[in-house]
Amino acid sequence: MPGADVRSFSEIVADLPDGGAVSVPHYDRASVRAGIAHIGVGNFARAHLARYIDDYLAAGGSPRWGIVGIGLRNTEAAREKARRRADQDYLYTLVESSADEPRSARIIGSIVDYVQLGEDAEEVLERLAEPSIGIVSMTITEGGYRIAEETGQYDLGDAMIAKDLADPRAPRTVFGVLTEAMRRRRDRGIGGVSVVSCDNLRHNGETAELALTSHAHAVDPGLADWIRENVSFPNSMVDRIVPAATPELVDDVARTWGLPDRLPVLAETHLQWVIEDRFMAGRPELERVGVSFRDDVWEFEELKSRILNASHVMLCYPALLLGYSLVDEAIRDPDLARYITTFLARDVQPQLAAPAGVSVTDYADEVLRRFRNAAIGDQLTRIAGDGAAKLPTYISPPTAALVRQNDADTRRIALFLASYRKYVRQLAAQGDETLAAAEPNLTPPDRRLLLAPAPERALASTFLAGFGLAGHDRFTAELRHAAEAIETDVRQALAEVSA
Ligand SMILES: NC(=O)c1ccc[n+]([C@@H]2O[C@H](COP(=O)([O-])OP(=O)(O)OC[C@H]3O[C@@H](n4cnc5c(N)ncnc54)[C@H](O)[C@@H]3O)[C@@H](O)[C@H]2O)c1
Ligand SMILES: O=P(O)(O)OC[C@@H](O)[C@@H](O)[C@H](O)[C@H](O)CO
Repeated sequence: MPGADVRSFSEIVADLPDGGAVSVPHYDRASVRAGIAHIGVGNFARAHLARYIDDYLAAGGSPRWGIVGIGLRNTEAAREKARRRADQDYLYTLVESSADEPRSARIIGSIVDYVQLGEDAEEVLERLAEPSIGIVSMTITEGGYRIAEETGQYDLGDAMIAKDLADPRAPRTVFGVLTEAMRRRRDRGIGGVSVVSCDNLRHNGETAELALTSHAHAVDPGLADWIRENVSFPNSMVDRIVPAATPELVDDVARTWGLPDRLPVLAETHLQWVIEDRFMAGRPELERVGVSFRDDVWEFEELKSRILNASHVMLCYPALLLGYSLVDEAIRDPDLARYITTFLARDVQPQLAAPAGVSVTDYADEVLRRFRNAAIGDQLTRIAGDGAAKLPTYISPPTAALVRQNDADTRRIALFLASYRKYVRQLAAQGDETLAAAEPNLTPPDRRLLLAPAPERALASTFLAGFGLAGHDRFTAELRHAAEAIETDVRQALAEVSA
């Protein structure tokens, strides 16, 4: 096409004017070296960790704390994404949008390299074993930790893990790869790292530690001991709503800012990271850019998980059944809004102790205001996906606490479970591939229980073990009633439990 821009993305970024509509990295990117290896460079990591490090570098922070991305998914889509990242010299546009301010665009430069698992894991393993790597962070989703809900233990019987254990020098799974990387570090006298989980798990650091030391112990008990002594696992609470990036965002960034970015990402303006200060091999001084280093991370995790994530999950299934596709549209629906505010007021807030200086009510109001942010178009299917992995984290604790009180009102939990079950049944009706893509961690036995005609069979699913509801007579009756009610009229069913 005559006049088409033949410059590379990084050349286009380099030509952007200082003080223009798009802000660009204000640091010498060529001098930045990777000190952080991040496994699972999805939308969230690109809008959260990479944004903080970009701010840190711009604030004059040490160039030794750049990021190398690590991709362990060996699919054609992942390899294509890796090629695009390299084509753009790992730069991309982050668009930040709130409900009431003009949106802004900035180029993030803190990711300086990317290594993708290929035929073997050698390049990834050598990268993780480099002495310059002091932090291995990860966003690998809740299911990536492979903790079995019934036992609370790392699932050594999982087929992929068993394969890694049979050939530990050629691993493919997260904790198999980390085990072999730590073996190389130990054997070469390099020293440990800090493993920083940025996933929405309770005690995410401890969970990562359980997974890694269990895997390592199965390979070599001495290595597990070395990891306990040389690797730290700070717990952290991370918060920023980051929708799945869409082709429309690519068009929008091209149209609005003239940037031919094939990998932009969109996020709300809210940004938070609270983390324990337990780092084994140094850390960037992220307090300079707003990260809180505290000992009471657990209370922040509880607050966020029980209010934000639990409301998200409680909302998404009935909202999808009502035909909504976006969170902001769903939360503006008066019937859904009443059901969520009733859930928060009756089922969550009475059981929740807030961190010092935080009001639970104000926090909940703020979360619902964030849900109403139409500028980010957050997808209900994003929230709904992989329910079998996230229900245990988000809904088990409030449910178990309610069940412990004999006279507690569990009708909203029953409606929620009935909605989740119906959603899974609808996906199953669309075919195995659709269900497997949406529910990658739903095992065949649990799937059979969810698809069984009697709704209460679902309560025997392994991933609902923490609910403590199997064989609970009153809840069984409530679940049967809710399952029938949503077949007739979802709105009426919502009204019944929100009165
Ligand atoms: N998106 C958000 O709003 C948000 C906010 C806070 C925390 N988080 C956390 O971040 C996680 C990822 O969210 P996202 O929005 O980036 O999703 P995403 O789908 O954009 O990215 C997920 C990344 O994890 C990788 N991954 C998934 N399972 C893996 C596995 N088993 N082994 C190795 N890599 C694996 C994928 O390849 C991908 O790079 C969430 O599950 C959550 O725990 C997300
Ligand atoms: O990321 P998930 O899939 O665990 O949960 C879905 C959302 O609740 C979550 O991504 C929130 O948007 C996020 O936790 C906000 O910080």
